[in-house]
Amino acid sequence: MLHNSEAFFITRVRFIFMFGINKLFKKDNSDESRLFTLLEGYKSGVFPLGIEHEWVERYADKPDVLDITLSVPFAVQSANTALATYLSEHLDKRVTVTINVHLPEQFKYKKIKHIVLVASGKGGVGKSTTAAFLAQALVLEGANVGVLDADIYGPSIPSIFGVKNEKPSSKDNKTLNPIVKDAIKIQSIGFLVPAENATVWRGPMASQALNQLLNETDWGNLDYLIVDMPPGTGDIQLTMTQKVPASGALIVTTPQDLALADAQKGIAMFNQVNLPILGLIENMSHFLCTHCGQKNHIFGEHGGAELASRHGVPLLAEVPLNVAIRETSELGGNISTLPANQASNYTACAQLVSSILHYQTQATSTVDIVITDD
Ligand SMILES: Nc1ncnc2c1ncn2[C@@H]1O[C@H](COP(=O)(O)OP(=O)(O)OP(=O)(O)O)[C@@H](O)[C@H]1O
Repeated sequence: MLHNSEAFFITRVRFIFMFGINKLFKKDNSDESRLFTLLEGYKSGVFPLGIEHEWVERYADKPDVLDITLSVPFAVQSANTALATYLSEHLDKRVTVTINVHLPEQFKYKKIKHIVLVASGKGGVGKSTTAAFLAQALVLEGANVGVLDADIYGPSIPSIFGVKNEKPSSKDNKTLNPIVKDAIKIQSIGFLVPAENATVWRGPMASQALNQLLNETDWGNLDYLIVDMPPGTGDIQLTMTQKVPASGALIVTTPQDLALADAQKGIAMFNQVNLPILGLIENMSHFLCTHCGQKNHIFGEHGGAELASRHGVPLLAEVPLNVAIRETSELGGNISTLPANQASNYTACAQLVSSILHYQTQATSTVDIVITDD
């Protein structure tokens, strides 16, 4: 039997519980669920499925600003600004977004999470420049990156990074320390063998050299290892592709018919060995007139887009023919010094490659549950 005062207390607690606490949390809950709904609804090329709940590391809803910190499993650090603007417009409040990048601890090879081959059917289309700038963009997007220059016909990575006079050292006479520039670990056939020796190599020698460089370099932990492949689609490239546990390949082409025809052979080569093609990059796509700003399609128009759609691969970027790109690549510079409208091509490409690899890995690591009769 309860005393009046006890009964009153319980009723009061019940009342507070039913109305008070609910009311207390109602605003927070609805604010939180609105925020999560907005995040989930934020779709873009790099976030095809929106921002997942588990990526939200923390958020603080202060009177004047909403601060959100995300932990995203692919390299998209600079996607924060666009996301903050979107949220701010929908919530009618100032929003800041910080994106931390943490790829899952799934390794494709030793402590390397993804190996990406950069290939071209034809020589001189800007494959090495694209590989180097993509690596730099991935670093700026929050990833740990290495570059392996396997282009035996013209190892230009040391020169593009401005480290061509460096020689890799070894601490134990078994492994080589990569050269580090702009936080990128670099290894090149050009550091070790004079160019005139390497170009006469045949298939097995070339692929063995690639294997050795891959195996015997102390890469440490890497999110992405970008491999600059020799141009072409012959036996050498095929053997190399088969020897490397790559996650996918990128094909660089110019819009010229000849380059496109060779790029098509590259697509066929990777299809033959079942290596996913992450996308096509059309380099020297057009020239923007510095006087009138008009786009001139010097090498032809729509070639990359048509090739991509014919083979069902994404066209990741249309990089213009540009003096700053040439100078940066020839003088050993970094894309952070490029004009913003040029650097953005590589940023977009890096984000897309990283996102595609994430969703590709998720799709392939899904376990199929098969229900059988027995
Ligand atoms: N978008 C661009 N705009 C201007 N110049 C470029 C562009 N891309 C590459 N280049 C220049 O084109 C030349 C060839 O580039 P790169 O060495 O990257 O080509 P490649 O395809 O790797 O050549 P190779 O077949 O010899 O390996 C370099 O001088 C480079 O600076």
